[in-house]
Amino acid sequence: MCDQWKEEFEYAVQVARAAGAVIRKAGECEIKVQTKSCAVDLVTQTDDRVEKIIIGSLKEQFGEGTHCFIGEESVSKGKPCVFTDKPTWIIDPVDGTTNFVHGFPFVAVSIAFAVNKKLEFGVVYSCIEDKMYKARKGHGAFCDDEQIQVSDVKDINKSIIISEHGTDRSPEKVSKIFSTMQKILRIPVHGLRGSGTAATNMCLVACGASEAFFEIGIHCWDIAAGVVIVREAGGILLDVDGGEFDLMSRRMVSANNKTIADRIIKEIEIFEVVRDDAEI
Ligand SMILES: Nc1ncnc2c1ncn2[C@@H]1O[C@H](CO)[C@@H](O)[C@H]1OP(=O)(O)O
Ligand SMILES: [Mg+2]
Repeated sequence: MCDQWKEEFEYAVQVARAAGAVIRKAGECEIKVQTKSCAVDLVTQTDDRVEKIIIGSLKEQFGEGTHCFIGEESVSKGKPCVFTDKPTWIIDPVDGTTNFVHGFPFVAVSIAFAVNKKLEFGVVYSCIEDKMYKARKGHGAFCDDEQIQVSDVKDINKSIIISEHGTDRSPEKVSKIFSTMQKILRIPVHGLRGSGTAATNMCLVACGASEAFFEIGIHCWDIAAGVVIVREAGGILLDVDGGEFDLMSRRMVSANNKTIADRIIKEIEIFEVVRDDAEI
């Protein structure tokens, strides 16, 4: 029982590594950029191609009938984002597409697996840095086979906090995001950071480089794998209002401990987003 999903986990690590190699190679050639929901929501042929490679390999290995798939590009093409009790793979083929387009060297492949809506494992391959982060429920979190754990800092004044500003540039949202960032800076914290990929940001919390990462607007595929990695590294997940974390809500605070999370949550100005599993 304790080795349940081990085979799926090890296969996911292999698939993520192979997908990362495709992304690295594609980054050496000319990248054709298109837009999705707005002028700054970028997508490339590589996002699409890598998602097809990942889902194709997983279907071939584990069968199409029993496993479900939620992939960023499939959903953006209209596939419903339904999270059921069935074994479900949650995939972001290229997390940090804007970074990829610009050659900004943080791009990750994110693959998570859930059963009965509970996340069982997560794999984040930061493919330009060539760092493989992985965690399986109850088995600890690892970066390149070395066990990782969150920072033990409890004093917010000694923390580095990560957030991102997302792709929605409506004045109301931008001002709430930056007002939150100003308030956090003024606590004061040691610094505010953002790598441009939510998956990598979560791994930075998991390995103790940052105390917390929060964001409103991220999608389930950006963070699902990172959630398991943060939890297995000893960290916690909460909603931005301090309530229970909900993978489909597009709201998340990940932190090394509750003291840091609660302090950040005090400053977050919440704005409305449409849930990932909302019926369209
Ligand atoms: N509307 C949105 N708001 C906030 N973050 C988003 C977003 N859409 C995607 N992201 C993700 O958040 C991080 C940057 O803010 C990236 O991980 C990016 O994923 P992507 O590169 O796969 O689109
Ligand atoms: Mg993403």
